[in-house]
Amino acid sequence: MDVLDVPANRQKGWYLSLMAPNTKGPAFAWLDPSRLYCNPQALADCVKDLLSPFDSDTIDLVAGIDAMGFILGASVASTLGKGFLAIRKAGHLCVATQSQNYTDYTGKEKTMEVRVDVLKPGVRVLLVDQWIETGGTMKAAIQLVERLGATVVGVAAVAIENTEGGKWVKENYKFSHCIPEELQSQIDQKYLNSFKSFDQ
Ligand SMILES: O=P(O)(O)OC[C@H]1O[C@H](OP(=O)(O)OP(=O)(O)O)[C@H](O)[C@@H]1O
Ligand SMILES: Nc1ncnc2[nH]cnc12
Repeated sequence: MDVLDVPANRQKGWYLSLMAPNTKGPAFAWLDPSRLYCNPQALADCVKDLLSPFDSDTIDLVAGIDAMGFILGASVASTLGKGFLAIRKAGHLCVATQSQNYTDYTGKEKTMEVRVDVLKPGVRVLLVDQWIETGGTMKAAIQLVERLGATVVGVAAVAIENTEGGKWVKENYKFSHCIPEELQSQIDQKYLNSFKSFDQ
C-alpha cells in the first residue's frame, strides 16, 4: 500500500496495513505505526476509532507518552478540541516534576516524568500511547496521573496486546484500540498474516 493511498471502501482498521512490514529484531518494536500518521485519512480514521468509546465521557485533557504517543495524543487532543500534556522520558524537563520508574518490553529500567502543575484533583485525563505491549509504560503513566490526584478517564492505543499488563489495563480502565477482533490473536502473536506480502 502506498503511503497516501485511501481505499474507496474504508473497512474497519483499513489503515493498519500502513504499519507493514512485520519486522523481527531484539532492539526494536515489531511494527512501526509512524507511516499510518503520514496518511491524513488514516490518521483521522485512527483517531476517530480511538475516540468513539469515549463519546459520552467528559475529557478535560489528553496526555501522551514520549515519544510516539505525542503524535497520536496530540492528534486526539486536537480532534477533541482539548489540550495536550506531554509525559516525558526522564531528564528533559526544566521544571518541578513527578517521576515514575517502569520497565517496558525491552526489559530495561526507565523513568518517565511529568510537570506537577497541570494534573490535579478534578482533571479528567485520556491517556494515549502508540502501543501497549507489556503494559509497563502505560501502567507507569496511569500511576503518575493518579498520584497527582487527577482521574484517568481511559486509555487509548493503536494496539493493546493481551499480555498480563495489557489485560490489567483492559480490566481496570475504559480503553480503546484500533485492532479488529479477528486480528487480535495475530497482534498477540506479533505477526500479521496480511503483511506477508510486504515481508522480505
Ligand atoms: O507496553 P510496553 O511494553 O511498556 O511498551 C509500550 C511502549 O513501547 C513503545 O514505545 P518505545 O519506548 O519503543 O518508543 P517511542 O515511543 O519512543 O518510539 C510504545 O509506543 C509504548 O510507549
Ligand atoms: N510499535 C510497536 N509495535 C509492536 N510492538 C510494540 N511494543 C511496543 N511498541 C510496539
